[in-house]
Amino acid sequence: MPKFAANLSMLFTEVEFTERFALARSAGFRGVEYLFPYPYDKARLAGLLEDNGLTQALFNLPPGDWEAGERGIACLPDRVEEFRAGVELALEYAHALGCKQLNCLAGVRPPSVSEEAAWRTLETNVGYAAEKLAAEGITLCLEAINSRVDMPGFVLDTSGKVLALIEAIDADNVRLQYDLYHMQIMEGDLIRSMECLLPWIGHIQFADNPGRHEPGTGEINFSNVFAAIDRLGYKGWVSAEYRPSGHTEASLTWLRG
Ligand SMILES: O=C(O)[C@@H](O)C(=O)CO
Ligand SMILES: [Mg+2]
Repeated sequence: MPKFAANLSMLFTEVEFTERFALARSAGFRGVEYLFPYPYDKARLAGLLEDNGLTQALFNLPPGDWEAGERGIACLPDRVEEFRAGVELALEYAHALGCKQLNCLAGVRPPSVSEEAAWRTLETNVGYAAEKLAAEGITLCLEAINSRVDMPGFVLDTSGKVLALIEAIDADNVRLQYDLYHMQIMEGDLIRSMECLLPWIGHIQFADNPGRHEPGTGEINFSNVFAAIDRLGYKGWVSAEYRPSGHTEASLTWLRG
């Protein structure tokens, strides 16, 4: 059975954020992740992890103005200073939470920025962040997010693009965040692609497709996918990042089975 984590930005939203940690633990999770810790006090979050015997599996670098629709700033040439300040802030939280992996959202390229300029900026920013994180023993994940349904224009929308970036950066602590939901939409052939990509995968997330709900609501055969993850010898976190179709507790049959 893979090492499952709960994404608290999507699961247990029936209760207020700080109450979700205890529910995740009671449901059987040993790890949690969520989009951003920044609105909360570091010590409070660390206390919630400790009180509930949970590991912080991952969180994202600051994404720019999320509410306004920004989905990362790493590819934006006029936001490099803000990106660097975000790396510092994320590291402060990572220390406090004992978190060993951070995800860098590449962002959506505005029409005013050329593909080449966006890519160059992404390379510079990811290289910078990788070096800062390496000094602290932290891995930098790069998630490939589908640009067809959820994030049109997202710069890193295929595993191939993430791999090209990893190759260009050439640092041991940069890894692919393989989200089965996004990869099913963009590429399919999930088990075989995980087999090929395994050496570069640092973190896995999942939801069924279409709908981004729990396993069993769509087209992905999760029994086979989870068995393959075990068979491949992947030892990292596998995080439930889906919107429950009903109550969260009722959506967890995949965890019990
Ligand atoms: O897949 C996703 O949407 C997330 O992993 C994320 O971090 C950005 O929304
Ligand atoms: Mg994801």
